[in-house]
Amino acid sequence: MDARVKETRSDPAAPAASTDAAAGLAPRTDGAAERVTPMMAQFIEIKTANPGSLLFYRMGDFYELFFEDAEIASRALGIVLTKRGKHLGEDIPMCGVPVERAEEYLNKLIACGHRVSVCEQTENPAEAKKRGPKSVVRRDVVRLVTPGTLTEDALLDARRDNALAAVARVRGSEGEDGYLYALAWADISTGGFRVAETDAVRLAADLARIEPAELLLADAVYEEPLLRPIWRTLPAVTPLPKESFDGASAERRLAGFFQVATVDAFGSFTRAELAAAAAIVAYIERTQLGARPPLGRPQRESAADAMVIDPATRTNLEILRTTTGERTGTLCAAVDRTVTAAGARLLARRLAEPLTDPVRIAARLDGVEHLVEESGLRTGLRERLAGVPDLARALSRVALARSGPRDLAAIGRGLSEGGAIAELIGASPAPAELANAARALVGVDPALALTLGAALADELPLNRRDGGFTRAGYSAELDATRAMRDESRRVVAALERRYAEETGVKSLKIRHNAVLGYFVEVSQQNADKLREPPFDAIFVHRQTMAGAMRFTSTELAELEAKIASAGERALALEQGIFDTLAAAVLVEADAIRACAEALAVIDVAAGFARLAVDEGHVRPEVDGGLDFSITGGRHPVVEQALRRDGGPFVANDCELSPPDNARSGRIWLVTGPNMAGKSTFLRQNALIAILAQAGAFVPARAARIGVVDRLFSRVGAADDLARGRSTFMVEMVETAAILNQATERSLVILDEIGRGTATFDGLSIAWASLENLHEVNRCRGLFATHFHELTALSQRLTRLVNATVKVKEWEGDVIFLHEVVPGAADRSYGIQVAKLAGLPPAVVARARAVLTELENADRAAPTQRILDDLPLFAALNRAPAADAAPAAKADPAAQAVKTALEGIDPDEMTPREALEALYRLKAAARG
Ligand SMILES: Nc1ncnc2c1ncn2[C@@H]1O[C@H](COP(=O)(O)OP(=O)(O)OP(=O)(O)O)[C@@H](O)[C@H]1O
Repeated sequence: MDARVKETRSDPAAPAASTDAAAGLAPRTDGAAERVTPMMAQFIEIKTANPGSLLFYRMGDFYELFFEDAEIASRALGIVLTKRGKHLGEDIPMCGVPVERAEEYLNKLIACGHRVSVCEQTENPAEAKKRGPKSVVRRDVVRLVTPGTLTEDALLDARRDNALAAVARVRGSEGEDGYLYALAWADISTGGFRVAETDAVRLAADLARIEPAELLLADAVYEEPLLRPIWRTLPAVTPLPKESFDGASAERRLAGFFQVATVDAFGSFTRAELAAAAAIVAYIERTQLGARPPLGRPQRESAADAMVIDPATRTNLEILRTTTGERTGTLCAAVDRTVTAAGARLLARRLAEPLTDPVRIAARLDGVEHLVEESGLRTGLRERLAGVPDLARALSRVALARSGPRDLAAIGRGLSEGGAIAELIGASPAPAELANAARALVGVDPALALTLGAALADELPLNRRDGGFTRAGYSAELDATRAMRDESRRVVAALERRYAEETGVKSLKIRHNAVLGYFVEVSQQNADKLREPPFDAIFVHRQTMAGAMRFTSTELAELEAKIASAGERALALEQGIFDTLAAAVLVEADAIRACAEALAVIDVAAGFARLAVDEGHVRPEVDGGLDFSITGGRHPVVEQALRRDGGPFVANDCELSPPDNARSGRIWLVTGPNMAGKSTFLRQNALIAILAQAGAFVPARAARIGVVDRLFSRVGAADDLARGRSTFMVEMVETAAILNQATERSLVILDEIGRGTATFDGLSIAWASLENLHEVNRCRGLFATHFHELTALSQRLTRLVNATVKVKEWEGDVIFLHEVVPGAADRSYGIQVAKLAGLPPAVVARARAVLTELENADRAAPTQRILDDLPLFAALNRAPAADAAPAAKADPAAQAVKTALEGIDPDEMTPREALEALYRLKAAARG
């Protein structure tokens, strides 16, 4: 497979997985080939067939790595690099990891962005010997481990999804301009599989929402210069040859994977969506070597279903991760009261993609409200849920033949707990969200949980190969075989006693090791006795040790054979039992997955309810209007942090609803001193919108929100040196994105835009941006600034409202009240804050003197002049406002567009015709 992992985010010095380790190793056909040992020849053959990954080559109890793989792995894992033999006259570098600790090492390698081919012995040495004394044990790659295809708990974060995503791009058909894009993403550890259309503009936002552990794309898309900056933000990107995204075979591939005749039954997909989904299943087949995870059928998502939150906004609002990449201090951490890993994953997903449909939002809120009111039910559910294992991930391992007895037990326990939870919910009438979940919990054949409970012992080994996991009494045949094995062990003990008595050697012991099997051991002093008549007829000397001598006897050998065969037989019976149980689980795979999802839904609802009770959150009203009215809102993260420090959080109102007779919402211009709480206020309102649309209660006394379609949040930016942009450049790129994309339905939070450049440049940009938001975007917004000159704009912009954060001055110091009130701040109190921060007194005094001088040179004058002289925002001419200036008459292109528009009746068009008309209009506009 021509796949490369691009290590982009973590350590840039970390090597990409070895792509060419096999290059210099290809078996040579000249005389040198004879010098290659048979084992090395096998290694080279397997390595050549699996390029682009490190090869874990199984040798007994170790996975060995050779050549460049060994060098890469020893560096990444901090393990010793040694040598083993020679290849074409050169030492072969080698390092190894013990099999029982392989997961730990795999974890490290995957985290560094490597891929690993796991090559196992597929026969035992005895079988190999049968083929000839020099035969090498057969080996084969059984799995390709990549960041997006993990299933082991040790390799996964229990509380995060692990998505494998693919971006497909297809050329638009005739009449369509340019390319069409689609995304597909699946989590093979839980079975979720979704597809959605996207485009080059929203791709970054979609990927930021999905946060794929690994992204697949075609080589050509990978090389696309405009998109490359997006790939650089992802932990692992795997470019594939374009055939992997071949549209023609996509349907066939999907139908084959899901074992259906046609994919029509899954719903209608675009060509790009099919290509992306097919690339995912093809990659899963390649990496899992044919094993099939319990993937659900692809669910189509519409772009309009979720609030669009671009990557910068996500970072800025610290939804799932803080700006420094941690979980502590995020919105997610502050509102997470879930008690199961699957619940935590669903919570993160819901916060990452808040809904836009008021009906679906209300359904989630109904569930939370029910559990807020029914405290007994809430507590009961949470107690039960706490004991529920991770059903989805256990199921996935069973399907991939990677499971152990504990996975089967987890499924059994999860199902029976699920039944109990369904009963709790069903005891009283419940809203649809919970009632549906309860139904899914009882959708699995109850016999399965009973069988698993009856078959599996209480104490379970990790590995099925160890045996000993079957409960006594489950299989009569197994019980009989085990009894025989255990009886024989008692016979050994009896034989030891008898030999000791007969020989008179009291210290005689019967022991066991892997080389000799069972043997009689006596000290050197007693050894002669056993070598003389009559005992020499019974005991056969096998080994002389430092202080002891070892013997066998016919009787012991016979006993040993009996024990071994009973043991082997018991083990074989248990393997059969395991396979039968696993097969029974897989018959119910779809129902088990639905059950796992239902448990997560209940956990999230109960967690939100608990949060609402603990933190005093209220149910928000979410509808299709344009209101945004928060009474007594709080910042969920800052409030909790302040409480830990013993301080109260000051609640604040925010009213961005359209004023009387206006069709668009308001923008608040928030001024106030440094440290007063402007940023906190701005962010808390964005977070309240996210929580409300995710289906949670919100930290406020009351909240009414007309659904937000896009959320933008920007802070006067930080440097993005990795991408070679200055602070100011980042700020402007992000501001441009907002001004180009925000709609009436959007919520825009701008914090100190324009601070990254000279005062007047910054002020001018902030001024013009604010006018644009008000007149063109007409969105709801919060705009915090230290440019007090901007407050004058409220005289002209009817929906712009000045607000300020109150402070009190006391003996030259400033006291922060954190209260947001109508009006404008007159000063920034920057010097007082600097003093609080410990700037040397001389510097503070000098700053005061300079400030006085500056304030004497009046800065207000130019503002008034601009207001008086500058015509109201020029963009008005383009704005959809009722009083917009007529389009320039002389422009022939405009005329052509106008004519074309007149010929269009939107009510009569299909979406496809509308899109085509749009392209025609674009072409007409270009003249
Ligand atoms: N509503 C509030 N109630 C109590 N404390 C608050 C409140 N809002 C903010 N604070 C406290 O004030 C600190 C400063 O808040 P914030 O960063 O929002 O100020 P700011 O006005 O944006 O400052 P700057 O202009 O310097 O960026 C916060 O860390 C928090 O501890």
